[in-house]
Amino acid sequence: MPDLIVHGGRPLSGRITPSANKNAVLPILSATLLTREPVTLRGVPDITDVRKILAVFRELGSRVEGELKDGVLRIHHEHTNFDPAVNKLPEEMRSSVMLVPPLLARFGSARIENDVQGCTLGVREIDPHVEVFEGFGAQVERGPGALIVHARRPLHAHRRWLDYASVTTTENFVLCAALADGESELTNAASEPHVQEFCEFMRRMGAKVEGCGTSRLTVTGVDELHGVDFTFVEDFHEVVTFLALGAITGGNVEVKNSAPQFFPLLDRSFAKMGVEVTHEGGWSRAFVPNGLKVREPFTRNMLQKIEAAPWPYFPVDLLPIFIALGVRAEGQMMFWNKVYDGALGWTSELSKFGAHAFQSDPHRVITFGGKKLVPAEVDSPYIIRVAIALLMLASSIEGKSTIYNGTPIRRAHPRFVENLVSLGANIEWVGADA
Ligand SMILES: CC(=O)N[C@H]1[C@@H](OP(=O)(O)OP(=O)(O)OC[C@H]2O[C@@H](n3ccc(=O)[nH]c3=O)[C@H](O)[C@@H]2O)O[C@H](CO)[C@@H](O)[C@@H]1O
Ligand SMILES: C=C(OP(=O)(O)O)C(=O)O
Repeated sequence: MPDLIVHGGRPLSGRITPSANKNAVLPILSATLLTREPVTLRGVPDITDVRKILAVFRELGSRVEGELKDGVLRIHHEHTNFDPAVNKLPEEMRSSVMLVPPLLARFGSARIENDVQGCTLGVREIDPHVEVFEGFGAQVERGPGALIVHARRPLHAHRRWLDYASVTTTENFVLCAALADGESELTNAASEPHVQEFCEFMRRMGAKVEGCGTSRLTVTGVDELHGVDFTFVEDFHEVVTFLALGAITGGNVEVKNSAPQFFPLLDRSFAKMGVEVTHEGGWSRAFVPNGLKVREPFTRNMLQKIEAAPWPYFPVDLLPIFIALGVRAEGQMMFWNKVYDGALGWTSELSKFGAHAFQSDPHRVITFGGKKLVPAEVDSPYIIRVAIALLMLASSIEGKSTIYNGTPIRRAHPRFVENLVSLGANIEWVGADA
């Protein structure tokens, strides 16, 4: 696996136009399978998860025209065919499970591969998905290497109250309901910006979806969906990541951002560590006027904290980025991952930089920041934003650091290293497939 070599200590400054949000692009790519008409997508990122889905489309006989380097794809699932005994779906990516509803709608069968875990964040459940498919009338059974799903068409409308506001389960519910026979309703639906972007795409294809962005979705099934020309918006994860990279290196990065309405809690979370963020004229900027410093709470016997949970809480995928800032900011800060039970083990790696981070239980880490840090050789787990957090720290420390196994970054961020180099970073991929 390729590694990243970083010669850190340079302030990163300049302007960046972020790419689209992987977690919007992948359900939308799955949704294209629901129509036989051509779909044009603009701003598609050249990331490994997208390449895997496009490879499956081609294998199934769909036409994919255009180059990922230009970001414009024309996808036509007219002569598409699927046989669960022959065709495998992508592995090592969570979104693979969102190919199930359109395959059921088109062919009456689908697969859930054994490894659809994605980032290694702890247990990532499949049962909520299976229960949704069963609710719409599907049968699910274990086969060799995969769960096999069958259903009569059309799917039956379904009402469900989720245990938990799960992102991909919500998207799967909408994908099933769009062509089902009647009105379906989902309570405790997820409402992340990428879920809203996905719902908007479904509406543009002709799906009747109400309640986007709230915890209750109503979907009235239609007979067919049609083609659409759709442009992705900027990924809020990428906006935050580049702002944080500017802040941690003492630079000044401006990031294009046409959706600042999603940022109030993110801005306050930055402010807890001395980073001021502004949004003006479609651009976001981060300043560190008095150095990175944790703001002390007024409450006694309490630590300043960031609590990650389903939207509209602080987004769990961004926690590692803020842990990196916490390591740099003078003072103590608690980071609370309320979603995953195995997403914080990597923080022990931080001690190689000379940092002090204490994992108090599977869900909480406390950083004792502001210590003198040294360059280091660190291992990244298979977690996209952790590879980035390690890279952020390496970029902020003078000298040569190595991040082994940095490839998870390529699952979500196209041209990431090129973007950093354009901001003044000295960083390169090395090793096999660099
Ligand atoms: C492709 C994609 O969009 N991936 C995102 C999606 O993953 P994904 O949709 O897989 O995440 P979910 O929201 O389903 O699940 C997150 C966690 O909640 C737990 N859970 C889930 C359902 C349930 O009924 N009960 C329960 O306890 C799971 O065990 C899991 O640990 O949302 C996550 C949470 O924002 C993000 O980290 C991922 O980047
Ligand atoms: C955890 C992530 O993705 P996935 O669910 O695809 O592993 C992520 O995007 O940070």
